[in-house]
Amino acid sequence: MLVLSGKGGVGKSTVATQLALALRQAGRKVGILDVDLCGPSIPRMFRVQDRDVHQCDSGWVPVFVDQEKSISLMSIGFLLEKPDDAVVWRGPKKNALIKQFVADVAWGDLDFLIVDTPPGTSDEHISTVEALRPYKPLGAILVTTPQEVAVGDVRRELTFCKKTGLRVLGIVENMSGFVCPHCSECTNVFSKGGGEELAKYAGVPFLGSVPLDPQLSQSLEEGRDFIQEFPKSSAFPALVHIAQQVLDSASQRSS
Ligand SMILES: Nc1ncnc2c1ncn2[C@@H]1O[C@H](COP(=O)(O)OP(=O)(O)OP(=O)(O)O)[C@@H](O)[C@H]1O
Ligand code: SF4
Repeated sequence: MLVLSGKGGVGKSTVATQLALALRQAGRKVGILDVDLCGPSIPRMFRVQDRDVHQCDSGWVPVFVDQEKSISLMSIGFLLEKPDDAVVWRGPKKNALIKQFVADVAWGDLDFLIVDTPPGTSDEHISTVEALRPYKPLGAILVTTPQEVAVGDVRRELTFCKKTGLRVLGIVENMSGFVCPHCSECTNVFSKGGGEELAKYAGVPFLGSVPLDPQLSQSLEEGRDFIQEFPKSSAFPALVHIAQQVLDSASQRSS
């Protein structure tokens, strides 16, 4: 399953990490492949940026987030000397690495592989879809913020999915309002509803609105398990609902 967005910074990696945590809580084994080669953020969000990957007979061993090995990660961030080193590569080199990431990582027996992509539709996206094709990916989740400009960029992602034959699992509207922790009043910091309108217009499912939630950003900053630790916070129900819809799509496909 791919997580895509037209614009940077709308919360793709956030949705990818929280989806992994919610699927783990539902008893699933999840891998996250970070193909954002120029700005990998997954290792940092799990606070494992200092770990190294090593080779075994069946390829690279991913980094496990927990002792139970229920969330495994692969990212270029683990291969760089310093986590903040920049990757300045041309398309063919990026494509080769993505192919290796899909085929040469000892992922083991996963229920879901979530792929966190860079923004837009670049070489990385095409290589990822090509490399995953033999594994018949479940589809793509498109993340947007409510503003018109971000929603507009998602239209290009929809076209990309159509052209590459990737099923759209649905659209997530992130940073959709701020729920006051004191009086629970929701303030629409940006506009609201753009993601839902686009989903209706495009005839794809709307997976939900995730509000701006300081406990969520703090958990990401500190590498904590938001889904386990903050079930009463404002973003929790939306994130769990998104994971449930992914589980439903997977079980519909296998039945
Ligand atoms: N719903 C939310 N509530 C609070 N903070 C959020 C929320 N969604 C994302 N953030 C914060 O916004 C920042 C950007 O999110 P994130 O890195 O997930 O975006 P991205 O689309 O993956 O960015 P990039 O294009 O750089 O890959 C992060 O610091 C994250 O903690
Ligand atoms: S939303 Fe309610 S509690 Fe929060 S700052 Fe405004 S008035 Fe105060």
